[in-house]
Amino acid sequence: CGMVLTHLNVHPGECIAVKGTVPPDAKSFALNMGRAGSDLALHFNPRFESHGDTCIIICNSLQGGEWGEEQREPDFPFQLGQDAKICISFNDQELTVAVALPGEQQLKFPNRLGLEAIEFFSVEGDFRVKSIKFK
Ligand SMILES: CCCO[C@@H]1O[C@H](CO)[C@@H](O[C@@H]2O[C@H](CO)[C@H](O)[C@H](OCc3cn(Cc4cccc(C#CCN)c4)nn3)[C@H]2O)[C@H](O)[C@H]1NC(C)=O
Repeated sequence: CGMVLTHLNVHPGECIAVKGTVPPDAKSFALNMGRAGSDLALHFNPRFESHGDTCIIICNSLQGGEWGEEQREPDFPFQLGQDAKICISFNDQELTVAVALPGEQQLKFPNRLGLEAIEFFSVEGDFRVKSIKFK
């Protein structure tokens, strides 16, 4: 039900810079990127309190509607009620998510799909997007 961007044609070396705010009562949000909604190279899902998880980032891929193996990252830079700045880039090996606010953290996830361009980008759940820049 959140924002969906398509036909983006983002290539390796470029980045998607998302700025926004985490509501004070946030439970979970997700940034999804790949070829389409059912073909995601990365589902980046910070969980404040959701699915029995507390303050952990879940990363996964979705291929033909099937989830891959989760990568669970306990280093959790997000804070309720705070702004966040997230830059996503990728190459043939991996996707990189750099969280520049709050704190500084980089998270890598394997490019399981062999994605050559990010066409699809969506934001779901408890994250209020203020700006998206393509650099
Ligand atoms: C222990 C045995 C069982 O293991 C569990 O099995 C579950 C089902 O597979 C996994 O959970 C799935 O995990 C997948 C990643 O892998 C996905 O996140 C998927 O969600 C897709 C999805 C996306 N959206 C939209 C959206 C997104 C974010 C915010 C909101 C909101 C809001 C207003 N507060 C809405 N809705 N559903 C989730 O359901 C658990 O992690 C996993 N847990 C462990 C420990 O392993």
